[in-house]
Parts: sequence; structure tokens; C-alpha cells
Amino acid sequence: MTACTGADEQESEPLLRLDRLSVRFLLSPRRRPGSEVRAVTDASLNLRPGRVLALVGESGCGKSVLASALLGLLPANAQVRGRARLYRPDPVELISAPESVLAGEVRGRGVGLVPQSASTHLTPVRTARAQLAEAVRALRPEAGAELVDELARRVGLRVEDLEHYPHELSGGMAQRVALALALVADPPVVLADEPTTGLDRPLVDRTMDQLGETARRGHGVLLITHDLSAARRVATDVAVMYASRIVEVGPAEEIFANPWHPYTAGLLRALPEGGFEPIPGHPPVLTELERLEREWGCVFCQRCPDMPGFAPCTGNPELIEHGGRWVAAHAPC
Ligand SMILES: Nc1ncnc2c1ncn2[C@@H]1O[C@H](COP(=O)(O)OP(=O)(O)OP(=O)(O)O)[C@@H](O)[C@H]1O
Ligand code: NI
Repeated sequence: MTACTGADEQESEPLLRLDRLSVRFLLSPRRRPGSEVRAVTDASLNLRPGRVLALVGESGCGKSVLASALLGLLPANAQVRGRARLYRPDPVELISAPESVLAGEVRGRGVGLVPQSASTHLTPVRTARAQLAEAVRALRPEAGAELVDELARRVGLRVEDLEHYPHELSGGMAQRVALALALVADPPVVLADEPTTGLDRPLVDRTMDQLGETARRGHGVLLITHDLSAARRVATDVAVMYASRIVEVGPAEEIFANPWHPYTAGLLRALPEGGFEPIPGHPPVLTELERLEREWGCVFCQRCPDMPGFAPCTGNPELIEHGGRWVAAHAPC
């Protein structure tokens, strides 16, 4: 089963397909109860060209771990199951690929990473132009220095901005340099993990618009964020994650207008335009998921407005398709 994104399955071939991807961190070699963190459970997603897929959910639900799994950047205590296939430039099974393939063909060439904090990601002692030029020499040696200016224009920087050192760049400009760096090899997939941390709202909006523009040029953008307002500005599709699972996936417009999962509805009610009503309580601790699922079935029950108290669902809801949208919820939860 693969949760689709985009209303029309026929629309285009995916660039990236996740099929029941799971990540656990083993905290103790003897695997006592509570000795492992279930960070990602059975995540299935498609990312297509021209789309911005926003992966949203509260802090600690597993979004960044999912991204690290795709890039082969998990620590040694991680155990990964399921599949993640990158289709371009050449098909690669990301989970089983050796580090040489991940380093040589995936990171940068297949998947361009836009980091969380651009200014700390940039080398402080070199100008933006020097850093871009170096990346062009490494990844696109056939392209001339004019690619640097072309990339700057593409992300909305003036050519003269490139002469600055990172500490002379505003947060928004540093973020655009980071996006330009991610685009050097023209990667089919751009992965942005919380790319707007620390930026004020106008700069958040500009960064989002740049990611939207990147998708319109034919890239697929996986945007990881807990800022739903930012996601709303630019996402074509949304995947909502709760306690390691994807609980709802579908076209952004439909999800924002009519969320099906009570957790998605709760996230939208927490927005200013939704009335500033955050969901009471906290997500479960991820070392407790196995026990909670055994006791309650669905791990959202504890916070479900339709299920006050601890009345359990029976079994953990599977992600099920209804007319191009996917939801993992029981009625009424
Ligand atoms: N190396 C590790 N060992 C054990 N647990 C880890 C490790 N790395 C991450 N985790 C746990 O995995 C869970 C998911 O973390 P992750 O960073 O993916 O959350 P997130 O959804 O990206 O949150 P945020 O929005 O705050 O960035 C957390 O409970 C975190 O503590
Ligand atoms: Ni994160």
C-alpha cells in the first residue's frame, strides 16, 4: 500500500517513494521494554515532480528521523525497515544503498538538502560566491562560473549579495544561499527540514515562495515543518505525522479545508486563523508506543476530542484510502 499524493495517480511518475518505512533506535542491547524508540512506523509516501509535500506534526514525532533515513544519515543504533526508492537521476534503493552510493549519487545529486539553520551551515570564512563556486566545481564541473550567477538569480539573490560573508547576510539571504547550494546539481528532490527556524514571518513567506518556485521548475520538494501556516502557503500535498505514524495524507487544499483525522483538525485549530486552540495534552513518549498500542489500540485516543478519557479504539488504525485521500482513524476518532 502506498499513500498517494496528488489527486491524480496518473499525473506523473514519482521521484521518491516510501513504502512502509520504519526506524527504531535501540537504546539497550538487551531490548527490554522501553529500551527502544519507535521514531518512524510504516511511513508510505510518494513525491512527484512539481509538488511540495509538507510533512507536518508536533516536535519529536519523527519527521527529521525520516529525512535522515532517506539520506543515510542515521546513527549506528538505528534499525531501518521497509523501502525508500529514489527514481532519478538513476533508481536507488536508499535503505540498502552503500555509503559510497549515498555520498556520491544521492546526497547533493539526487536529493538536495536545505538545512534548518542556513547561517551555521555555511562556512564562515568564505563568501557566498566562493562556496557556491566550490560546489559547482565539485558537482557540475562541466558548468561554468555563470551557473553561480544563474543559481543566485533563481533563488532571488542579487549577484552582488554573493560577495558577502555568511555573517554579513541576513537570515533570509543565508537561507537563499543554502537553497542555491542545494540546487547546484539540479537534484530531482529537494529536502528542506525546518528551513525557516528563526526567521520572521515575511522571511518565512519568502523562503516558502522560493521552495514553491523550485517545485514549479520540476523538482519535488519535501518540506518538513511544524509551522502549518508556512506549509499552507506553499504545499500542494500534506502528510500529517503523529507519534511516528503518518495519520493523514492528501491534497493540501482539501486537508486544510476539511481535515479528516482529529489530530489534523486539532493542528488547524491551534493556528491563529483556527482560533488559537492548541490540542490539550502531549504526544506520547516514543519509547512507550508499543505498550500504549497494546493498551489503547490507537495512540491518539488519549487526546482525541471525540474520545474523552481513555476509551480505547480497537487496534491501531491503518492508513486507508478514500477518493485520493488517506486517513488512519476510527470513527469517531
Ligand atoms: N539517535 C537517536 N537515538 C535515540 N532516539 C533518537 C535519536 N534521534 C532521534 N531520536 C528520537 O526520535 C524521535 C523523533 O525525533 P525527530 O528529530 O525526528 O523529531 P521531529 O519530528 O523532527 O521534531 P522537531 O519538530 O522538534 O524537529 C524523538 O523522540 C527523538 O528523541
Ligand atoms: Ni526535526
